[in-house]
Amino acid sequence: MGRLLDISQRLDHQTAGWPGDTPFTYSLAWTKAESGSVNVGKFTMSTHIGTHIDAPYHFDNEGKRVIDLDPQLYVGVARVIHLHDCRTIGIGSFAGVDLEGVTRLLVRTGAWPDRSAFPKQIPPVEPELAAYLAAKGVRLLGLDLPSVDPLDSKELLAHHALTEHGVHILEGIVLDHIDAGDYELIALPLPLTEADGSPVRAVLRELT
Ligand SMILES: Nc1ccccc1C(=O)C[C@H](N)C(=O)O
Ligand SMILES: [Zn+2]
Ligand SMILES: [Zn+2]
Repeated sequence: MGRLLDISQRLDHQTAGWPGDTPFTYSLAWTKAESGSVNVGKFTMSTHIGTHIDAPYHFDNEGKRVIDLDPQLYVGVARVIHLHDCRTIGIGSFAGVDLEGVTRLLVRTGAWPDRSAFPKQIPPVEPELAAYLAAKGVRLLGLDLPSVDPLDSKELLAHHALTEHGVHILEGIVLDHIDAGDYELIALPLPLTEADGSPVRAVLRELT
């Protein structure tokens, strides 16, 4: 068994969330002194902070909730590729990149270098990429960015296009320390019945 490499953001009060959205907070609902036996915590957070998956319900009232998503999508062989200095993530970005047989594609852009602050700008996914990836067999796209669309987008064209083509979305992974290549990805959502998204603990296992 290969080593496990953590590609998750830590969740604490410093985690940079979407401006205006619910930040991550953790506190004790009961201290050990109060309960006489145990510390019992509670946390509040947006479903879209840190390393997380989007369910289609996030941007489509009729869309699937987290519980409806196939766990198999989030466990299995994934290919990490590096795109440097990209303005957008489009079909052209993958010229010369072999995506044949790739089900899970993780893209390292390096475009969110200071994760203690929410980025001002990110390279968005071009909606046309969705059909291209789907034709290659890609079913999960993961990015080291907080969104697949421009940060000020209201239409969320890339979210919709990816979903229409059966490509699921993993956001906010950390790939700074990950070489290009194939790994086993494990990034399971929580069994949230109603939710529009879920935090995940995303790890890569080295394939030996
Ligand atoms: N939390 C938000 C608050 C306002 C507007 C958008 C968001 C998002 O979460 C969008 C992003 N594409 C996301 O899926 O994480
Ligand atoms: Zn999200
Ligand atoms: Zn999203």
